[in-house]
Order: sequence, then C-alpha cells, then structure tokens
Amino acid sequence: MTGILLEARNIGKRFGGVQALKDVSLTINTGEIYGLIGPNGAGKTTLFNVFTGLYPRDGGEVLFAGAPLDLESPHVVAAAGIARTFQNIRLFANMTALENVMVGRHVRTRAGVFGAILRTRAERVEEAAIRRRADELLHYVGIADRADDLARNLCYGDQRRLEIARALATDPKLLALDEPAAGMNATETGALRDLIEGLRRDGLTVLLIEHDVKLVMGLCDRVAVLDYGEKIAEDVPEAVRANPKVIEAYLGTSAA
Ligand SMILES: Nc1ncnc2c1ncn2[C@@H]1O[C@H](COP(=O)(O)OP(=O)(O)OP(=O)(O)O)[C@@H](O)[C@H]1O
Repeated sequence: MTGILLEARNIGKRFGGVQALKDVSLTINTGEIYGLIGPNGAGKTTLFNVFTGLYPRDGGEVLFAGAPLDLESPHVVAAAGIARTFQNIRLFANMTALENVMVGRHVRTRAGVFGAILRTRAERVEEAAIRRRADELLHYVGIADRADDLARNLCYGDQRRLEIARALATDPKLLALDEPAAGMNATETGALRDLIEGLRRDGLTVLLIEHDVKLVMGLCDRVAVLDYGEKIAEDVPEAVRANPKVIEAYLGTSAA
C-alpha cells in the first residue's frame, strides 16, 4: 500500500497567549506507523485534538484519503475513518469490556447507541453482528478472557488494550494512539509493541504520540518532532535521532 493517507497543511492553534501549534504541516503515508514526539507542552495532544475534531483550529487544513476533512465535529472525523485513544484512559468503567467495544462499533451501524430500545428483527440481527465483531476484537488485542468483566476491574495494560479494541471497532483507516505506553511496565510495553506491529501487518495506519523514545524509534517508520508548537524534524528514526535540533530540544546527548 502506498500513497498519502493524511496531509496536514499549516495547522495553527492558539490558546490565549500560547501558540500551541504554528504552521504545522505533515504527511502520514498509508500503512505506516508515524510517531509524534517532543517535550511536554510541545503541542502533540493539541494536534491530535485538531485531527480528531475535538479542538477547532485557527488555520490550515487537513486532507484525509484524498479529500478535505471536515474537522468541525468528532463524529464526522470518526465516520471518515480516524479513531483515537486518549492519554488518560476513557472507558465506560461500569460497562463490561465487551460492551465497551460494542459502543465503539455503533459508530458504523444504523441503529446507533440507543437504537436498541426499539428492537426490530433487523436490529437484533445487527446487534448480534456487533457482539460477534466486538468479541473478535477482544481476541485480536488479547483480552478475550476478560470480555464479561467490568472495565474498571481490568489491570492497566488490559484497559489500554480495551481502548484500542474500542477504537478498532469503528473500522478506522487511521488509528491515533496518545501515549499508549504511559504507566506501563516493561512486559506490558513489549506486548503493546507486538500489538502495534500486528496492526501495521494488517494494513492499518497508526499515528503514535509517545514519550518512550525507545518504543517510538523501534516501531515507527517515520517520526515528527514538535517543539513549542513547531515541527522541527520529520524523518526516519535514525535521521531524527541524529538531528542536532532534536537532540537539543528533546533527546539530549544521552539518547543520541
Ligand atoms: N485546552 C487548553 N487550554 C489552554 N491551553 C492549552 C489547552 N490544551 C493545551 N494547551 C496548551 O497548549 C500547549 C501544548 O499542549 P499539549 O498538551 O498539546 O502538549 P503535549 O506536547 O501534548 O504535552 P505532553 O507531552 O505534556 O502531553 C501547552 O502550552 C498547553 O498548556
């Protein structure tokens, strides 16, 4: 698979006196794992929030799968094929793991989340298909044995996996992961790495914000670096690691 999946042109975003994003342009190719790194406050999450329709941008545009993306609402962005996870896990704590994934799936179905109230036969059939697909996705991320457990009773690493399963339930073209390894131990991070590599093998495009530089450099095809809202580098990991501007702003000499 080749070609550009997402192209951002001159994205700008200001919060009061803070220029969180300054003319940020980048391209994400179909099928690649694209890393976004940079110091705290560099603008990574803000860029995610613009791409996923959570924050209005002040300027610039985004092309997705060849067409301008209407960034005005998260629902439209999700329907276009962008799914995300959050830095702070946002699951429905008192729903089961399976139900959490089923909610994600409803983005793609006619009935909608509350459609189940008036259950026609067609809707019951659809509901069964949603349940099957949710179950498959729990298998895919490796937590099928926790399907009937409440999300809040899952361990941290499994909650992160569940978030990914829920995002995958929308059948995205692009999966955006905001610090998925934050708070994970080495075993959980290793398992996450395997999962993300599996996603790439299966043809998904992944945008990854992550502070674990080793994980980013090991996984990503290309990496962009933000610093004070500006993109200071975008290249293959080895070139980014050797870039003096990046070393000064983020990596430090020890990581070089
Ligand atoms: N909703 C908001 N209101 C006001 N300022 C904000 C808001 N969101 C982000 N900012 C500011 O925009 C800048 C970029 O923040 P952002 O969270 O995007 O950085 P980041 O690179 O994701 O940082 P981190 O690695 O700490 O998550 C920061 O100065 C931050 O304080």
